[in-house]
Amino acid sequence: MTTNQLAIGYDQTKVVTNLQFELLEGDFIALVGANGAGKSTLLNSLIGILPTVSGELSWEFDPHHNHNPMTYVGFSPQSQLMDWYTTVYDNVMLGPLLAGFTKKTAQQKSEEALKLLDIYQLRNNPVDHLSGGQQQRVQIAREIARDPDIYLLDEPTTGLDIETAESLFTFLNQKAKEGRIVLTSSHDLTLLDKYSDKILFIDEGKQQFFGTITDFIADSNLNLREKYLKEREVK
Ligand SMILES: Nc1ncnc2c1ncn2[C@@H]1O[C@H](COP(=O)(O)OP(=O)(O)OP(=O)(O)O)[C@@H](O)[C@H]1O
Repeated sequence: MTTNQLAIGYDQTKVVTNLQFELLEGDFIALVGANGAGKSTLLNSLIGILPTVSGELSWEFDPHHNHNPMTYVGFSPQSQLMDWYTTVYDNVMLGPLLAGFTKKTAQQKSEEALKLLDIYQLRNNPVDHLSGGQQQRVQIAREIARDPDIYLLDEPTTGLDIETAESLFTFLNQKAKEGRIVLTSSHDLTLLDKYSDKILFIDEGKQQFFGTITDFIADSNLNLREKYLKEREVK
């Protein structure tokens, strides 16, 4: 996926301009910015929920890839989108079933995802009886069970305990190493610093940086958190 002078927002109100970045196989990109910077707006625009305002956004898929297009992208928005009248297990199964996997494969992928997010023991519970953090896990598990090529995750670690957040990011890091693409927003810079390799930093209505985390912090000895705070002060 590439963007060229992309601007995103609502109707004609631009929230972020100057977006110039790409998503390549193997990328694990941290989407970073303060509250209200436009991270959710960007993810919603990339997936097509929101129309873009101006500039270019283009996706390129391997034409020889014979997957159902539903498998390409696993998207977990910030607010929970789920089938409220069924169980944890049925919600997670929806991901791989809609992606076109057979029932047997879908069951296997769902069980793996339920275990990764540590909610296997809750599989028979109705989702509307769960806490917000548990619902967040169900939603991420559903997208992981879909086995997508691209993971677009909006604040996936909100509501997760540190152990589950570490397991999730270790898993995503491994997927990126296998050639998948991960773009995730989070306010947990320590976790992003540890697992992601590129940063897309948006602030003050603009893309401020896109590149490797190593390059981002190169001109100082500051860690990602310090460097991010320093950049914000300068603006
Ligand atoms: N539906 C909407 N209509 C108009 N403006 C909106 C809408 N949703 C969000 N905004 C505005 O767009 C801007 C970016 O919001 P967005 O939710 O993308 O930020 P964010 O970086 O994801 O923030 P956070 O870290 O708090 O989740 C904010 O100024 C917000 O008020």
